[in-house]
Amino acid sequence: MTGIDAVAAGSRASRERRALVVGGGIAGTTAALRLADAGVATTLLESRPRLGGLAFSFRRDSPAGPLSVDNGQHVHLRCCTAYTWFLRRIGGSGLAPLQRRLDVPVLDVAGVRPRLSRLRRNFLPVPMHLAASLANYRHLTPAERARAAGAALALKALDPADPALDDVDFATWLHGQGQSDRAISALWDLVGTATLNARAPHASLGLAAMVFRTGLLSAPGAADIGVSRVPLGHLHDTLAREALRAAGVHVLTQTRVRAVTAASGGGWTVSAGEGQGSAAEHHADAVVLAVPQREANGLLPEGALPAPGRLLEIGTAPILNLHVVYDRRVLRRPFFAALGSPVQWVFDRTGPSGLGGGQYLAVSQSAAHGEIDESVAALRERYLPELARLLPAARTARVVDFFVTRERTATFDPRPGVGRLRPASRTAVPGVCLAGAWTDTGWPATMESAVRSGMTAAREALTVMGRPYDNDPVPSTTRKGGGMSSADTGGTSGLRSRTAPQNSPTPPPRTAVDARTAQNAEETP
Ligand SMILES: Cc1cc2nc3c(=O)[nH]c(=O)nc-3n(C[C@H](O)[C@H](O)[C@H](O)COP(=O)(O)OP(=O)(O)OC[C@H]3O[C@@H](n4cnc5c(N)ncnc54)[C@H](O)[C@@H]3O)c2cc1C
Repeated sequence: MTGIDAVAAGSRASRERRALVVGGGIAGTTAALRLADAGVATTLLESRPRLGGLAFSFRRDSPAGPLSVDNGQHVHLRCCTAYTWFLRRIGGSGLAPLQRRLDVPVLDVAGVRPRLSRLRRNFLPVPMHLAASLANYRHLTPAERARAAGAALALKALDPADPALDDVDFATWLHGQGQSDRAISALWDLVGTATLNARAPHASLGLAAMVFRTGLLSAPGAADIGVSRVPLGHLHDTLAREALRAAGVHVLTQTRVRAVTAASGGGWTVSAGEGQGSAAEHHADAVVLAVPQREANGLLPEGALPAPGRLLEIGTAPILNLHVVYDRRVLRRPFFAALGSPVQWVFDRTGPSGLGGGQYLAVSQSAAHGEIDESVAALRERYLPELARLLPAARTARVVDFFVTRERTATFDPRPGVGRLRPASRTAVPGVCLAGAWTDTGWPATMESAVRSGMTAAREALTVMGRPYDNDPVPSTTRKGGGMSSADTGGTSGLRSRTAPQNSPTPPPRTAVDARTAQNAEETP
């Protein structure tokens, strides 16, 4: 055989390898891109008419005019190296820029007068990058600030992959480190609830350690916030589709997969849609199931997991978003977090939504178990006065539109013990792999976790198919059978909220005098 023949035979062999990816969220899109990039003929099957899964947009005919609405505010951090790779791979990196440096205004309205403080980093090495900010963080007493610094150092010493940490809740550990209830709510929960989608008493210490170590303590810039300037759907559907098409992936939307069975001649048969005929059947050497855990449980072939049904023990947690369009500008900053109010995080959505005039804010409420099923009227009655309390300019502004988006199963529930339930990508049946933010990536349920899971699943599928595999663009953090390296990650998930367009850094710090003279002498974002 000549060299040319060998190359031709090799490429024939690669064309003969076929993979099916079920689920067109970020995990499935990643897996499909990686498989196609490795020369495998890949088909992606998605039940909905669009790609993007839990991170999507829709159009709303608002009284304020047509709006592009994200189902929930999504941000990523500089340390989300896999999601950054994903953005680059789909041609969207310039569309979701990062802050020049972490800067989060935190407004406390519990007292007589509102108090604004900032969580921001400087350019010093870890942990000094946050020391000055913590020292000036007025929402804690000086003693609480000193104890918070001690707890941060203790957290840095933890190994998030240690299974023992998964049995402990974050609040118990924080109390053990001398943290007051006030410190937990004004500091640890401020970040933790948004990233984990659970408050400290309900969050696994292992996941919390992952978030804080990698996001805040791995590198000075790790927690710099990145946000899309365009609707999520433009990234995760439009651009993702273009990238998949260019890579040669065959994308079938509105195609619900019903069953995965072993094919008689080897490989796997995936039955999709309502039909029983051949049109609804697809054959492949490997299948990546990149669907939520409940669907995966229903689709996995028998014997795939040692304890069938265990996936159903992985709970889910809701996120609620309240969308308010005002007839004028009421918030000067791209975003802020609130204390002493039911409001958690508020984001300026005006730019990405395409709103013509006025200002569009999204109030992002994580771990919203108590409110997720409340009526729009009840939520409106509670939150509009709260926004007016937080933002003086909102008191005289007219509300042009108010609506709510509810994601009841936004993330997996990060409660203690969840680490044991999250499965590895590789199953006991060769050729069927799992992906999804809920699989054992070591990360909370985030876009970063989704991308990492997709990369891992593609690698497993390629290994089964005997295909060479390029190094992952980012090192794996899979714990089961892999050993998580915290060094590589640099990162936690995004806050599950959105910052405003970030092509420019957040506004320069205002002086105390600025703050006091602004807007009726109240401290306001
Ligand atoms: C409101 C909200 C806010 C969030 N905020 C953030 C944030 O700020 N930062 C962050 O990093 N993350 C955030 N997240 C989490 C992030 O969106 C998810 O972790 C991530 O998108 C999950 O991607 P995935 O591909 O693993 O799963 P999914 O997005 O659930 O994708 C699974 C796909 O499988 C499809 N599917 C299911 N069953 C079948 C079937 N039988 N056949 C074919 N297809 C099927 C589904 O339609 C879906 O498209 C947020 C999530 C929500 C809901």
